[in-house]
Amino acid sequence: MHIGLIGLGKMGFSMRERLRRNGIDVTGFDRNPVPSDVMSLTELAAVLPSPRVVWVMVPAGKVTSDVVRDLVEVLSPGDLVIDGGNSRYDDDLRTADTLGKSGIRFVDCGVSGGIWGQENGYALMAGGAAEDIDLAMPVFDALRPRGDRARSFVHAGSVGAGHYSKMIHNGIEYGLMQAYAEGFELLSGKGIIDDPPAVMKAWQDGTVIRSWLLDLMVNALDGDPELSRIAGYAEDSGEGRWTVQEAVASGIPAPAITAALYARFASRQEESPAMKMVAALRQQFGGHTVQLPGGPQMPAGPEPEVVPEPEAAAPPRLPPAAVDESGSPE
Ligand SMILES: O=C(O)[C@H](O)[C@@H](O)[C@H](O)[C@H](O)COP(=O)(O)O
Repeated sequence: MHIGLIGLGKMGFSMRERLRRNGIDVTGFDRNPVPSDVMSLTELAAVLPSPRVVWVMVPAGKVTSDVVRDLVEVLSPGDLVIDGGNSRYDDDLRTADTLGKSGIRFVDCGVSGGIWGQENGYALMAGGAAEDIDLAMPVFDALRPRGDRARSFVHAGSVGAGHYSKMIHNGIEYGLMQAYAEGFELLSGKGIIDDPPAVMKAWQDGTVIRSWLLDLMVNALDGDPELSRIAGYAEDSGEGRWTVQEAVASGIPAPAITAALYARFASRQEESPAMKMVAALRQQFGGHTVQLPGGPQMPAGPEPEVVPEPEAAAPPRLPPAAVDESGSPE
């Protein structure tokens, strides 16, 4: 099988390597001519056999929609485009519509595995029509880890289902990472633990919480046990936010994922305007001490102004309670 691959960045480049190693002929195109095999989309379309299969691996949003728009110009009815980037699932419906108007087929595919995928294989979550999934199956099989297909590939549903699955996968990723990270801080914050990284290392086999993320934590702590070379600042690429937005839209409680997302936002603030206000309000109502920015404690705020109690008003006169024959009020 011979396919086109658009986008030869960190992910696309290593996917091309894995595909070639597993018997798929790949012609790659990137805006950067250095890793490209051809110099234009027209050239790419010219070398691919019919029906053409083109895997798009570029950043979600405008870059993806620009590539799709350009592909409409060079592809033919019956060709298949696969979006393997991290697109939002509702963008897939628009992409399918744009391509469908020219008779071009579309599959969306969430890809997980990061920079380790080239060696370990990528887990794939695809959405689209069954015949389009079948056409691309040799590509999916070359990308995923060897072994039982059902453990690393799913045809999750119609167009959009692949990226919806990947979005929820990433929401879970946020929650898991946050839980491990908080556990590490708690282990490190108590003098009773001699070697917190050693505790995490000992959780790798046999425990209920063993996982690949835990293995990666142990890797990160090897040689930098206090993570002293990394700032406590974490970006997000969108899928965690989309997961939380979906939770709100569906009325499904997702407190762990939401808290993990907010922890990333907080990580980017050197000073928290909201917490400054909390401290100011404590000082206002309780005369509690506050801290100077980055400095020592300030004494309690000014004595609160004493507001005299208003004179108690006379209670309103009420009519006498009606009394029934038993003598009890009604
Ligand atoms: O499954 C994966 O391989 C990862 O999820 C991958 O897709 C990527 O590392 C995330 O997109 C990072 O997402 P954030 O930037 O939102 O943390």
